[in-house]
Amino acid sequence: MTYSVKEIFYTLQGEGLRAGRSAVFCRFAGCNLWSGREQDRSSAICRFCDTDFVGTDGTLGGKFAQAAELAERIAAQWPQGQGQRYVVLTGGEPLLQVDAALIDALHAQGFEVAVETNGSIEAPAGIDWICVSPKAGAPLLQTQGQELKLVWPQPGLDPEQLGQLDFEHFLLQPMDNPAQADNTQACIAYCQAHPQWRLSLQTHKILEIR
Ligand SMILES: C[S@@+](CC[C@H](N)C(=O)[O-])C[C@H]1O[C@@H](n2cnc3c(N)ncnc32)[C@H](O)[C@@H]1O
Ligand SMILES: Nc1nc2[nH]cc(C(=O)O)c2c(=O)[nH]1
Ligand code: SF4
Ligand SMILES: [Mg+2]
Repeated sequence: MTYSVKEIFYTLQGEGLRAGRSAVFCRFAGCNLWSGREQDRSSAICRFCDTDFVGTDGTLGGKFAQAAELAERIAAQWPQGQGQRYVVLTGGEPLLQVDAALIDALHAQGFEVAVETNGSIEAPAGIDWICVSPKAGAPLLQTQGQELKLVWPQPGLDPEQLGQLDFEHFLLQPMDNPAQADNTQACIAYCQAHPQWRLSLQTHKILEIR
């Protein structure tokens, strides 16, 4: 398996239950719900994406022929001599590429492995923290995990129904678009009326870090 990686960077997890935790992000190129080209956005299944995942031209991006080679590049970003190694595999849609060989190689480097996925592809075994962010109009096949993080409001997706699924934590994340201020107020109101749900802010954007 050759892995196509847009970028690798060390930062703080900005979103979700583990916001604030140091992590290496590995962003895979490509997605099954949008080509990533602006001219295709209005006809894509997922139309609100905030991310450039096209190509392999970002920081430390490239093609990696072997899982061990990619895991070594990720491990090289961790501060020397420090534990609590944590990697977040994202994209694009990481589950188009993440396989057992890569998960094993990252575990061998001492990492806890998290994934950010749209849930339309079932996750391989062995991932330590699965964050599913469902997308209206796409199938939801990964219905179990640690966190379900719903970008909201999203016409066609109902938190009442998603709240029945087998996740440990349920979060609403305001959609970042021109209506973000209203979206945030709607998320706050929903969480307060339904305490099963908590608010997830994209804190890296507020902090102006990656
Ligand atoms: C760029 S996606 C990559 C991972 C995967 N494809 C997914 O959608 O979960 C990373 C996270 O950003 C969220 N996201 C993307 N665009 C967003 C936006 N405009 N506002 C808020 N969250 C957004 C996604 O829902 C997902 O939780
Ligand atoms: N700091 C930071 N946190 C994040 N959490 C999820 C991200 C993503 O794009 O998947 C992301 C990201 O791009 N940066
Ligand atoms: S599924 Fe994820 S990566 Fe793909 S277009 Fe939507 S938000 Fe972006
Ligand atoms: Mg992001």
